[in-house]
Amino acid sequence: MSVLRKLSLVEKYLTLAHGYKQSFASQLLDKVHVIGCCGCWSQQKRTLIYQGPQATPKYKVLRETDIYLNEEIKDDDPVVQRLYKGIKKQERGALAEGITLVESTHPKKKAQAQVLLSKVLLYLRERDAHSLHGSFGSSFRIGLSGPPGAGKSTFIEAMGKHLTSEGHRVAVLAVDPSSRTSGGSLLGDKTRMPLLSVDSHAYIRPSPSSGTLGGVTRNTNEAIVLCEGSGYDVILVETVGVGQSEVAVADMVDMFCLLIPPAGGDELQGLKKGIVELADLVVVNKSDGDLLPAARIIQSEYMSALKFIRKRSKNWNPLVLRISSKTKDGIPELWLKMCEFKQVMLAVTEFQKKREDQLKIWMWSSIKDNIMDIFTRHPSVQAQKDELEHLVTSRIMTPGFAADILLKKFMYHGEEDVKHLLETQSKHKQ
Ligand SMILES: Nc1nc2c(ncn2[C@@H]2O[C@H](COP(=O)(O)OP(=O)(O)OP(=O)(O)O)[C@@H](O)[C@H]2O)c(=O)[nH]1
Repeated sequence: MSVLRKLSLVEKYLTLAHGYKQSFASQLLDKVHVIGCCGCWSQQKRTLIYQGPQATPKYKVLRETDIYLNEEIKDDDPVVQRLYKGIKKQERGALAEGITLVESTHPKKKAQAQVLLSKVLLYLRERDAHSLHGSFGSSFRIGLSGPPGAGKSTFIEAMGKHLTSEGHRVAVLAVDPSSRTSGGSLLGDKTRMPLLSVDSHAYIRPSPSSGTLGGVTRNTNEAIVLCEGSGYDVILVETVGVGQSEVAVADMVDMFCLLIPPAGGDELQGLKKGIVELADLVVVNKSDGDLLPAARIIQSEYMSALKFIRKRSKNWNPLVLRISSKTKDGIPELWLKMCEFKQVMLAVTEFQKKREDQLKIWMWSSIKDNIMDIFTRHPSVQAQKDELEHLVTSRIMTPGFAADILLKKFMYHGEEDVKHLLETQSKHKQ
Protein backbone atom coordinates (compact mmCIF):
# COMPACT_ATOMS: atom_id res chain seq x y z
CA MET A 1 0.00 0.00 0.00
CA SER A 2 1.41 3.38 -0.92
CA VAL A 3 2.10 5.97 1.70
CA LEU A 4 -0.50 8.26 0.20
CA ARG A 5 -3.11 5.53 0.22
CA LYS A 6 -2.34 4.80 3.87
CA LEU A 7 -2.63 8.44 4.77
CA SER A 8 -5.92 8.78 2.98
CA LEU A 9 -7.22 5.76 4.86
CA VAL A 10 -6.18 7.26 8.17
CA GLU A 11 -7.87 10.49 7.26
CA LYS A 12 -10.96 8.66 6.16
CA TYR A 13 -11.02 6.83 9.44
CA LEU A 14 -10.77 10.04 11.39
CA THR A 15 -13.47 11.75 9.38
CA LEU A 16 -15.73 8.78 9.73
CA ALA A 17 -14.93 8.38 13.39
CA HIS A 18 -15.68 12.01 13.93
CA GLY A 19 -18.98 11.56 12.17
CA TYR A 20 -19.74 8.53 14.40
CA LYS A 21 -19.94 6.08 11.52
CA GLN A 22 -18.32 3.66 13.80
CA SER A 23 -18.56 0.37 12.00
CA PHE A 24 -16.84 1.63 8.89
CA ALA A 25 -14.28 3.56 10.88
CA SER A 26 -13.51 0.56 12.97
CA GLN A 27 -13.09 -1.64 9.92
CA LEU A 28 -10.62 0.83 8.53
CA LEU A 29 -8.69 0.66 11.76
CA ASP A 30 -7.92 -2.91 10.85
CA LYS A 31 -6.12 -1.71 7.76
CA VAL A 32 -4.14 1.11 9.23
CA HIS A 33 -2.34 1.03 12.49
CA VAL A 34 -2.21 4.47 14.05
CA ILE A 35 0.81 4.55 16.30
CA GLY A 36 0.77 8.12 17.40
CA CYS A 37 -1.09 11.39 17.19
CA CYS A 38 -1.28 14.73 18.87
CA GLY A 39 -3.14 17.99 18.92
CA CYS A 40 -6.80 18.67 18.57
CA TRP A 41 -9.07 16.81 16.18
CA SER A 42 -8.42 18.90 13.08
CA GLN A 43 -4.67 19.12 13.68
CA GLN A 44 -4.51 15.47 14.38
CA LYS A 45 -5.37 14.56 10.80
CA ARG A 46 -2.13 16.15 9.74
CA THR A 47 0.15 14.97 12.51
CA LEU A 48 -0.71 11.30 12.59
CA ILE A 49 2.12 8.85 12.52
CA TYR A 50 0.96 5.61 11.04
CA GLN A 51 2.14 2.25 10.06
CA GLY A 52 0.19 -0.48 8.31
CA PRO A 53 -1.24 -2.84 7.38
CA GLN A 54 -0.81 -4.70 10.64
CA ALA A 55 1.33 -7.78 10.70
CA THR A 56 -0.89 -9.37 13.32
CA PRO A 57 -0.04 -13.01 13.98
CA LYS A 58 -3.23 -14.12 12.28
CA TYR A 59 -5.90 -15.07 14.80
CA LYS A 60 -3.38 -16.94 16.88
CA VAL A 61 -4.89 -15.72 20.09
CA LEU A 62 -8.41 -16.32 18.84
CA ARG A 63 -7.55 -19.92 18.08
CA GLU A 64 -6.45 -20.39 21.69
CA THR A 65 -9.86 -19.40 22.99
CA ASP A 66 -11.55 -21.49 20.30
CA ILE A 67 -9.63 -24.49 21.54
CA TYR A 68 -10.92 -23.96 25.07
CA LEU A 69 -14.51 -23.51 23.98
CA ASN A 70 -14.37 -26.44 21.58
CA GLU A 71 -12.32 -28.75 23.78
CA GLU A 72 -14.15 -32.03 23.94
CA ILE A 73 -13.68 -33.76 27.23
CA LYS A 74 -15.91 -36.76 27.76
CA ASP A 75 -17.28 -38.21 30.95
CA ASP A 76 -14.85 -41.11 30.72
CA ASP A 77 -11.76 -38.91 30.47
CA PRO A 78 -9.17 -40.80 32.56
CA VAL A 79 -8.12 -37.75 34.61
CA VAL A 80 -11.72 -36.80 35.36
CA GLN A 81 -12.60 -40.41 36.26
CA ARG A 82 -9.65 -40.80 38.61
CA LEU A 83 -10.23 -37.49 40.40
CA TYR A 84 -13.99 -38.00 40.66
CA LYS A 85 -13.55 -41.42 42.27
CA GLY A 86 -10.82 -40.12 44.58
CA ILE A 87 -12.87 -37.10 45.67
CA LYS A 88 -15.89 -39.29 46.45
CA LYS A 89 -13.64 -41.59 48.48
CA GLN A 90 -12.52 -38.51 50.45
CA GLU A 91 -8.90 -38.82 49.35
CA ARG A 92 -7.06 -35.60 50.17
CA GLY A 93 -4.65 -36.04 47.26
CA ALA A 94 -7.49 -36.26 44.74
CA LEU A 95 -9.21 -33.20 46.26
CA ALA A 96 -5.98 -31.19 46.13
CA GLU A 97 -5.40 -32.25 42.52
CA GLY A 98 -9.02 -31.45 41.64
CA ILE A 99 -8.69 -27.92 43.08
CA THR A 100 -5.43 -27.43 41.17
CA LEU A 101 -7.29 -28.49 38.03
CA VAL A 102 -10.04 -25.88 38.53
CA GLU A 103 -7.39 -23.24 39.15
CA SER A 104 -5.59 -24.10 35.93
CA THR A 105 -5.76 -21.74 32.98
CA HIS A 106 -4.68 -24.40 30.50
CA PRO A 107 -7.53 -24.90 27.97
CA LYS A 108 -7.67 -28.68 28.23
CA LYS A 109 -7.41 -28.67 32.02
CA LYS A 110 -10.11 -25.99 32.21
CA ALA A 111 -12.39 -28.20 30.16
CA GLN A 112 -11.56 -31.26 32.30
CA ALA A 113 -12.30 -29.22 35.43
CA GLN A 114 -15.77 -28.34 34.10
CA VAL A 115 -16.59 -31.99 33.45
CA LEU A 116 -15.31 -32.97 36.90
CA LEU A 117 -17.38 -30.20 38.50
CA SER A 118 -20.52 -31.23 36.63
CA LYS A 119 -20.11 -34.79 37.89
CA VAL A 120 -19.53 -33.64 41.47
CA LEU A 121 -22.51 -31.26 41.33
CA LEU A 122 -24.71 -34.11 40.14
CA TYR A 123 -23.37 -36.36 42.87
CA LEU A 124 -24.12 -33.67 45.50
CA ARG A 125 -27.63 -33.26 44.13
CA GLU A 126 -28.29 -36.98 44.45
CA ARG A 127 -26.73 -37.05 47.91
CA ASP A 128 -28.91 -34.11 49.03
CA ALA A 129 -32.00 -35.89 47.71
CA HIS A 130 -31.41 -38.67 50.26
CA SER A 131 -30.38 -36.33 53.05
CA LEU A 132 -32.53 -35.35 56.02
CA HIS A 133 -31.41 -31.74 55.56
CA GLY A 134 -33.00 -31.52 52.13
CA SER A 135 -31.70 -29.68 49.12
CA PHE A 136 -28.37 -27.89 49.78
CA GLY A 137 -28.68 -28.49 53.53
CA SER A 138 -25.94 -31.08 53.96
CA SER A 139 -23.19 -28.47 54.08
CA PHE A 140 -22.70 -25.11 55.71
CA ARG A 141 -20.57 -22.42 54.06
CA ILE A 142 -19.36 -19.72 56.40
CA GLY A 143 -17.52 -16.60 55.25
CA LEU A 144 -15.09 -14.91 57.60
CA SER A 145 -13.54 -11.50 57.32
CA GLY A 146 -11.83 -9.11 59.65
CA PRO A 147 -9.07 -6.55 59.84
CA PRO A 148 -5.47 -7.80 60.08
CA GLY A 149 -4.62 -8.85 63.59
CA ALA A 150 -8.24 -9.54 64.59
CA GLY A 151 -7.16 -13.11 65.27
CA LYS A 152 -8.62 -14.87 62.21
CA SER A 153 -6.07 -17.69 62.14
CA THR A 154 -6.35 -18.26 65.89
CA PHE A 155 -10.13 -18.23 65.55
CA ILE A 156 -10.22 -20.68 62.63
CA GLU A 157 -7.88 -22.98 64.50
CA ALA A 158 -10.06 -22.88 67.64
CA MET A 159 -13.39 -23.16 65.81
CA GLY A 160 -12.04 -25.80 63.41
CA LYS A 161 -10.79 -27.99 66.25
CA HIS A 162 -14.10 -27.61 68.08
CA LEU A 163 -15.98 -28.72 64.97
CA THR A 164 -13.76 -31.72 64.18
CA SER A 165 -14.08 -32.81 67.83
CA GLU A 166 -17.85 -32.80 67.27
CA GLY A 167 -17.50 -35.06 64.24
CA HIS A 168 -17.61 -32.44 61.48
CA ARG A 169 -15.24 -32.36 58.54
CA VAL A 170 -13.94 -28.83 58.00
CA ALA A 171 -12.47 -27.26 54.89
CA VAL A 172 -10.77 -23.86 55.09
CA LEU A 173 -10.43 -21.91 51.86
CA ALA A 174 -9.02 -18.45 51.39
CA VAL A 175 -9.81 -15.59 49.07
CA ASP A 176 -6.82 -13.34 48.72
CA PRO A 177 -6.55 -11.62 45.33
CA SER A 178 -3.42 -9.84 46.57
CA SER A 179 -1.53 -13.10 47.03
CA ARG A 180 0.02 -12.90 43.58
CA THR A 181 1.51 -9.48 44.06
CA SER A 182 2.59 -10.16 47.63
CA GLY A 183 4.50 -13.21 46.44
CA GLY A 184 2.21 -15.91 47.72
CA SER A 185 -0.61 -16.05 50.18
CA LEU A 186 -0.04 -16.43 53.86
CA LEU A 187 -3.51 -17.80 54.21
CA GLY A 188 -3.62 -21.47 54.83
CA ASP A 189 0.00 -21.48 55.85
CA LYS A 190 0.57 -24.38 58.20
CA THR A 191 2.23 -22.14 60.75
CA ARG A 192 -0.96 -20.13 61.10
CA MET A 193 -3.09 -23.11 62.08
CA PRO A 194 -0.65 -25.72 63.34
CA LEU A 195 -3.19 -28.03 65.00
CA LEU A 196 -5.88 -27.85 62.35
CA SER A 197 -3.41 -28.38 59.51
CA VAL A 198 -2.51 -31.82 60.88
CA ASP A 199 -6.10 -32.77 61.75
CA SER A 200 -7.24 -35.58 59.44
CA HIS A 201 -10.79 -34.16 59.44
CA ALA A 202 -9.68 -30.77 58.24
CA TYR A 203 -8.45 -29.55 54.89
CA ILE A 204 -6.75 -26.18 54.49
CA ARG A 205 -6.19 -24.66 51.09
CA PRO A 206 -4.44 -21.34 50.47
CA SER A 207 -5.84 -18.77 48.10
CA PRO A 208 -5.46 -19.45 44.38
CA SER A 209 -2.94 -17.05 42.96
CA SER A 210 -4.69 -16.22 39.71
CA GLY A 211 -4.49 -12.56 40.62
CA THR A 212 -7.85 -11.09 39.68
CA LEU A 213 -10.71 -11.11 42.13
CA GLY A 214 -12.99 -12.61 39.48
CA GLY A 215 -10.62 -15.49 38.86
CA VAL A 216 -10.05 -16.13 42.55
CA THR A 217 -13.79 -16.00 43.21
CA ARG A 218 -14.62 -18.51 40.50
CA ASN A 219 -11.86 -20.84 41.65
CA THR A 220 -13.10 -20.62 45.23
CA ASN A 221 -16.70 -21.35 44.22
CA GLU A 222 -15.46 -24.41 42.38
CA ALA A 223 -13.17 -25.48 45.23
CA ILE A 224 -16.15 -25.31 47.63
CA VAL A 225 -18.08 -27.76 45.44
CA LEU A 226 -15.14 -30.18 45.31
CA CYS A 227 -14.67 -29.99 49.10
CA GLU A 228 -18.35 -30.77 49.60
CA GLY A 229 -18.03 -33.67 47.19
CA SER A 230 -15.21 -34.92 49.37
CA GLY A 231 -17.43 -34.97 52.45
CA TYR A 232 -16.48 -31.69 54.11
CA ASP A 233 -19.68 -30.41 55.68
CA VAL A 234 -18.42 -27.11 57.10
CA ILE A 235 -16.61 -24.84 54.67
CA LEU A 236 -14.91 -21.77 56.12
CA VAL A 237 -14.03 -19.17 53.53
CA GLU A 238 -11.59 -16.59 54.82
CA THR A 239 -10.90 -13.27 53.15
CA VAL A 240 -8.15 -10.80 53.85
CA GLY A 241 -10.45 -7.93 53.06
CA VAL A 242 -8.84 -6.56 49.95
CA GLY A 243 -11.15 -4.31 47.96
CA GLN A 244 -14.30 -6.11 46.99
CA SER A 245 -13.30 -9.55 48.22
CA GLU A 246 -15.73 -9.50 51.17
CA VAL A 247 -18.64 -8.85 48.85
CA ALA A 248 -17.47 -11.68 46.61
CA VAL A 249 -17.20 -14.02 49.61
CA ALA A 250 -20.60 -12.95 50.95
CA ASP A 251 -21.96 -14.00 47.54
CA MET A 252 -20.64 -17.54 47.89
CA VAL A 253 -21.46 -18.44 51.49
CA ASP A 254 -24.57 -19.16 53.57
CA MET A 255 -23.51 -16.98 56.46
CA PHE A 256 -21.04 -14.10 56.66
CA CYS A 257 -19.16 -13.38 59.90
CA LEU A 258 -17.08 -10.39 60.76
CA LEU A 259 -14.34 -10.90 63.32
CA ILE A 260 -13.13 -7.80 65.11
CA PRO A 261 -10.61 -7.18 67.88
CA PRO A 262 -11.57 -5.27 71.03
CA ALA A 263 -10.16 -2.05 69.70
CA GLY A 264 -11.80 1.11 68.57
CA GLY A 265 -11.07 4.11 66.41
CA ASP A 266 -7.73 3.80 64.71
CA GLU A 267 -7.42 0.03 64.77
CA LEU A 268 -10.78 -0.40 63.15
CA GLN A 269 -10.30 2.33 60.59
CA GLY A 270 -9.30 -0.18 57.97
CA LEU A 271 -12.67 -1.82 58.41
CA LYS A 272 -15.00 -0.53 55.75
CA LYS A 273 -18.50 0.35 56.87
CA GLY A 274 -19.99 -1.70 54.06
CA ILE A 275 -18.51 -4.89 55.47
CA VAL A 276 -20.51 -4.52 58.68
CA GLU A 277 -23.65 -4.41 56.56
CA LEU A 278 -22.77 -7.80 55.08
CA ALA A 279 -22.43 -9.49 58.45
CA ASP A 280 -24.95 -11.97 59.81
CA LEU A 281 -22.79 -12.22 62.92
CA VAL A 282 -20.24 -9.82 64.35
CA VAL A 283 -17.75 -11.66 66.56
CA VAL A 284 -15.66 -9.70 69.03
CA ASN A 285 -12.53 -11.79 69.54
CA LYS A 286 -9.93 -11.59 72.33
CA SER A 287 -12.59 -11.18 74.97
CA ASP A 288 -10.25 -12.35 77.71
CA GLY A 289 -7.91 -11.05 80.44
CA ASP A 290 -7.17 -7.35 80.29
CA LEU A 291 -9.04 -7.01 77.01
CA LEU A 292 -12.38 -8.13 78.49
CA PRO A 293 -13.69 -4.61 79.44
CA ALA A 294 -12.75 -3.26 75.99
CA ALA A 295 -14.45 -6.25 74.33
CA ARG A 296 -17.68 -5.51 76.25
CA ILE A 297 -17.61 -1.87 75.13
CA ILE A 298 -17.06 -2.83 71.50
CA GLN A 299 -19.87 -5.37 71.71
CA SER A 300 -22.39 -2.79 72.92
CA GLU A 301 -21.18 -0.22 70.39
CA TYR A 302 -21.70 -2.66 67.54
CA MET A 303 -25.07 -3.76 68.91
CA SER A 304 -26.25 -0.14 68.81
CA ALA A 305 -24.73 0.45 65.37
CA LEU A 306 -26.39 -2.61 63.87
CA LYS A 307 -29.82 -1.23 64.77
CA PHE A 308 -29.31 1.48 62.18
CA ILE A 309 -28.09 -0.83 59.45
CA ARG A 310 -30.51 -2.20 56.89
CA LYS A 311 -31.14 -5.86 57.59
CA ARG A 312 -30.03 -8.36 54.97
CA SER A 313 -32.79 -10.77 55.87
CA LYS A 314 -36.18 -10.25 57.40
CA ASN A 315 -35.74 -13.59 59.14
CA TRP A 316 -32.51 -12.85 60.98
CA ASN A 317 -31.30 -10.02 63.19
CA PRO A 318 -27.49 -9.81 63.08
CA LEU A 319 -25.93 -10.53 66.47
CA VAL A 320 -22.77 -9.35 68.20
CA LEU A 321 -21.07 -12.07 70.25
CA ARG A 322 -17.91 -12.10 72.34
CA ILE A 323 -15.42 -14.95 72.24
CA SER A 324 -11.83 -15.74 73.04
CA SER A 325 -10.01 -17.83 70.48
CA LYS A 326 -7.18 -18.17 73.00
CA THR A 327 -9.18 -19.55 75.94
CA LYS A 328 -11.93 -21.00 73.63
CA ASP A 329 -14.56 -19.20 75.72
CA GLY A 330 -17.70 -18.63 73.71
CA ILE A 331 -16.66 -20.86 70.78
CA PRO A 332 -19.26 -23.63 71.43
CA GLU A 333 -21.98 -20.98 71.96
CA LEU A 334 -20.97 -19.23 68.77
CA TRP A 335 -21.26 -22.50 66.84
CA LEU A 336 -24.74 -23.04 68.30
CA LYS A 337 -25.78 -19.59 67.10
CA MET A 338 -24.42 -20.39 63.65
CA CYS A 339 -26.45 -23.61 63.61
CA GLU A 340 -29.53 -21.67 64.73
CA PHE A 341 -29.02 -19.32 61.78
CA LYS A 342 -28.85 -22.28 59.41
CA GLN A 343 -31.98 -23.87 60.89
CA VAL A 344 -33.97 -20.63 60.66
CA MET A 345 -32.85 -20.02 57.09
CA LEU A 346 -33.59 -23.59 56.03
CA ALA A 347 -37.04 -23.48 57.62
CA VAL A 348 -38.04 -20.35 55.70
CA THR A 349 -36.28 -21.69 52.53
CA GLU A 350 -34.08 -18.60 52.42
CA PHE A 351 -31.03 -20.87 52.66
CA GLN A 352 -32.01 -22.79 49.51
CA LYS A 353 -33.02 -19.61 47.68
CA LYS A 354 -29.65 -18.01 48.46
CA ARG A 355 -27.77 -21.06 47.14
CA GLU A 356 -29.82 -20.97 43.93
CA ASP A 357 -29.14 -17.25 43.52
CA GLN A 358 -25.44 -17.85 44.13
CA LEU A 359 -25.33 -20.44 41.36
CA LYS A 360 -26.78 -17.83 39.01
CA ILE A 361 -24.28 -15.21 40.21
CA TRP A 362 -21.50 -17.74 39.65
CA MET A 363 -22.72 -18.44 36.11
CA TRP A 364 -22.91 -14.76 35.18
CA SER A 365 -19.59 -13.87 36.75
CA SER A 366 -18.00 -16.76 34.83
CA ILE A 367 -19.50 -15.41 31.62
CA LYS A 368 -18.21 -11.94 32.42
CA ASP A 369 -14.72 -13.24 33.16
CA ASN A 370 -14.59 -15.46 30.10
CA ILE A 371 -15.90 -12.79 27.78
CA MET A 372 -13.36 -10.30 29.10
CA ASP A 373 -10.66 -12.90 28.69
CA ILE A 374 -11.63 -13.74 25.11
CA PHE A 375 -12.13 -10.06 24.33
CA THR A 376 -8.76 -8.89 25.59
CA ARG A 377 -6.92 -11.71 23.81
CA HIS A 378 -8.70 -11.04 20.51
CA PRO A 379 -6.21 -10.02 17.80
CA SER A 380 -8.16 -6.96 16.68
CA VAL A 381 -8.50 -5.77 20.26
CA GLN A 382 -4.84 -6.49 20.96
CA ALA A 383 -3.81 -4.62 17.84
CA GLN A 384 -5.85 -1.53 18.52
CA LYS A 385 -6.26 -1.14 22.25
CA ASP A 386 -3.09 0.89 22.76
CA GLU A 387 -3.85 3.43 20.09
CA LEU A 388 -7.45 3.77 21.21
CA GLU A 389 -6.33 4.22 24.80
CA HIS A 390 -3.97 6.89 23.55
CA LEU A 391 -6.74 8.65 21.64
CA VAL A 392 -8.91 8.50 24.76
CA THR A 393 -6.27 9.76 27.18
CA SER A 394 -5.33 12.53 24.72
CA ARG A 395 -9.01 13.53 24.87
CA ILE A 396 -9.33 13.12 21.13
CA MET A 397 -11.89 10.37 21.37
CA THR A 398 -14.51 9.68 24.02
CA PRO A 399 -14.05 6.47 26.05
CA GLY A 400 -17.51 5.33 24.99
CA PHE A 401 -16.72 5.73 21.33
CA ALA A 402 -13.38 3.93 21.67
CA ALA A 403 -15.16 1.11 23.50
CA ASP A 404 -17.71 0.88 20.68
CA ILE A 405 -14.93 0.62 18.11
CA LEU A 406 -13.21 -2.17 20.01
CA LEU A 407 -16.48 -4.00 20.58
CA LYS A 408 -17.36 -3.80 16.91
CA LYS A 409 -13.90 -4.95 15.93
CA PHE A 410 -14.37 -7.87 18.28
CA MET A 411 -17.79 -8.78 16.96
CA TYR A 412 -17.11 -8.27 13.25
CA HIS A 413 -13.50 -9.26 12.94
CA GLY A 414 -13.72 -11.03 9.57
CA GLU A 415 -11.76 -9.81 6.58
CA GLU A 416 -14.96 -10.09 4.59
CA ASP A 417 -16.61 -7.37 6.64
CA VAL A 418 -13.75 -5.00 5.92
CA LYS A 419 -13.88 -5.71 2.22
CA HIS A 420 -17.63 -5.32 2.18
CA LEU A 421 -17.53 -2.01 3.97
CA LEU A 422 -14.79 -0.66 1.76
CA GLU A 423 -16.76 -1.70 -1.32
CA THR A 424 -19.95 -0.14 0.03
CA GLN A 425 -18.08 3.04 0.72
CA SER A 426 -16.57 3.27 -2.78
CA LYS A 427 -19.94 2.47 -4.40
CA HIS A 428 -21.50 5.15 -2.29
CA LYS A 429 -18.94 7.66 -3.58
CA GLN A 430 -19.54 6.81 -7.21
N1 LIG B 1 -5.65 -12.33 74.03
C1 LIG B 1 -5.97 -12.88 72.89
N2 LIG B 1 -5.16 -12.78 71.83
C2 LIG B 1 -5.51 -13.36 70.67
C3 LIG B 1 -6.74 -14.04 70.51
N3 LIG B 1 -6.84 -14.48 69.24
C4 LIG B 1 -5.72 -14.08 68.61
N4 LIG B 1 -4.92 -13.42 69.48
C5 LIG B 1 -3.60 -12.82 69.18
O1 LIG B 1 -3.76 -11.83 68.19
C6 LIG B 1 -2.65 -11.81 67.31
C7 LIG B 1 -3.13 -11.94 65.88
O2 LIG B 1 -3.73 -13.21 65.70
P1 LIG B 1 -3.86 -13.91 64.27
O3 LIG B 1 -4.68 -15.10 64.50
O4 LIG B 1 -2.51 -14.07 63.67
O5 LIG B 1 -4.66 -12.77 63.55
P2 LIG B 1 -5.08 -12.62 62.01
O6 LIG B 1 -6.33 -11.84 61.98
O7 LIG B 1 -5.06 -13.93 61.35
O8 LIG B 1 -3.97 -11.73 61.53
P3 LIG B 1 -3.36 -11.68 60.09
O9 LIG B 1 -2.73 -13.03 59.90
O10 LIG B 1 -2.35 -10.56 60.19
O11 LIG B 1 -4.50 -11.39 59.20
C8 LIG B 1 -1.76 -12.97 67.76
O12 LIG B 1 -0.72 -12.48 68.57
C9 LIG B 1 -2.67 -13.86 68.58
O13 LIG B 1 -2.00 -14.57 69.57
C10 LIG B 1 -7.60 -14.13 71.66
O14 LIG B 1 -8.70 -14.69 71.63
N5 LIG B 1 -7.17 -13.53 72.79
